[in-house]
Amino acid sequence: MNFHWIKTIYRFIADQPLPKGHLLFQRYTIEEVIGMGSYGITYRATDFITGNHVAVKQLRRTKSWTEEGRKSFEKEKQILQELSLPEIPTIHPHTANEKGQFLVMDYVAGKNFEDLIFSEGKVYSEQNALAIFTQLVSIVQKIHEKGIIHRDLRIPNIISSGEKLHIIDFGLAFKLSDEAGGKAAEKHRNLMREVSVTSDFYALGHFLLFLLYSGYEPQSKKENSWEEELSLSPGVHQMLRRLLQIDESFGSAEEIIAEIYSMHLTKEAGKTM
Ligand SMILES: Nc1ncnc2c1ncn2[C@@H]1O[C@H](COP(=O)(O)OP(=O)(O)OP(=O)(O)O)[C@@H](O)[C@H]1O
Repeated sequence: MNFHWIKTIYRFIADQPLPKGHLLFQRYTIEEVIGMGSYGITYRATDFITGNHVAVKQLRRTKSWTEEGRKSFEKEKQILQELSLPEIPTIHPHTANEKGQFLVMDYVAGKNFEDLIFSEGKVYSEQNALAIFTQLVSIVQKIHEKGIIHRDLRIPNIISSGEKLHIIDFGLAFKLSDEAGGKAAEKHRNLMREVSVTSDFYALGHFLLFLLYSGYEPQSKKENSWEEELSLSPGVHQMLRRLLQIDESFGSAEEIIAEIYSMHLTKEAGKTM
């Protein structure tokens, strides 16, 4: 057996998830694994003191041996502590024991937009999409006001629980105070990403496109651009061009909300004419 195989097997054993029923910190009973990412293993567990579900993210043991792994986990913890917003899972104080490093947070019950669109076939009208999008932008505004950029605002990371939205997974998030001026390129988890609020706006543009495409039925096999495929109102079309940085980007989340508001006013004025 060569060295590569020995290493692979060793890693596989080291990164084995905690078994169902394991009692963590004498308080949280592991129920099931809900995600195995490159950095962490996420579980749904029950807090026996409150009876509520919690999400427990464990840093993979193989990652805890690297400084980069430990730092990135620590950063995610700090960011969650600093955010403290109703739309972001609250973090619990327990963080490490002999089994490894953990982030214990409130479990957000609900469905993420990837499942809603692709598994449940949910279709959003432009009006619905815009209402959800506005709610999301106002959460992002609060996050940015606290000097944090999420950098991973993808559909699986946005959870809809009833009427409310929640944002999860701050594994790639960045604190603007860590870098003077806020515009930087950071080597993080082996990716070079520009760090500025506009990277979140770009992701928000894609989020909105996913909602708007939910009702799209292709007329031909040929793929066209979103501008050709979707019939959007001029205001939404223009806003998407700015979010996707085809036209000049928005400077702040507040500006995006103002744009949506002015679109709404124009529409209302159109009705009364
Ligand atoms: N607070 C939470 N409440 C409910 N579900 C959660 C919560 N946090 C994470 N999850 C779910 O756990 C799974 C994995 O979570 P997460 O996105 O944080 O890790 P990942 O991206 O898979 O891993 P990594 O960041 O290490 O690559 C996802 O299915 C996500 O929906």
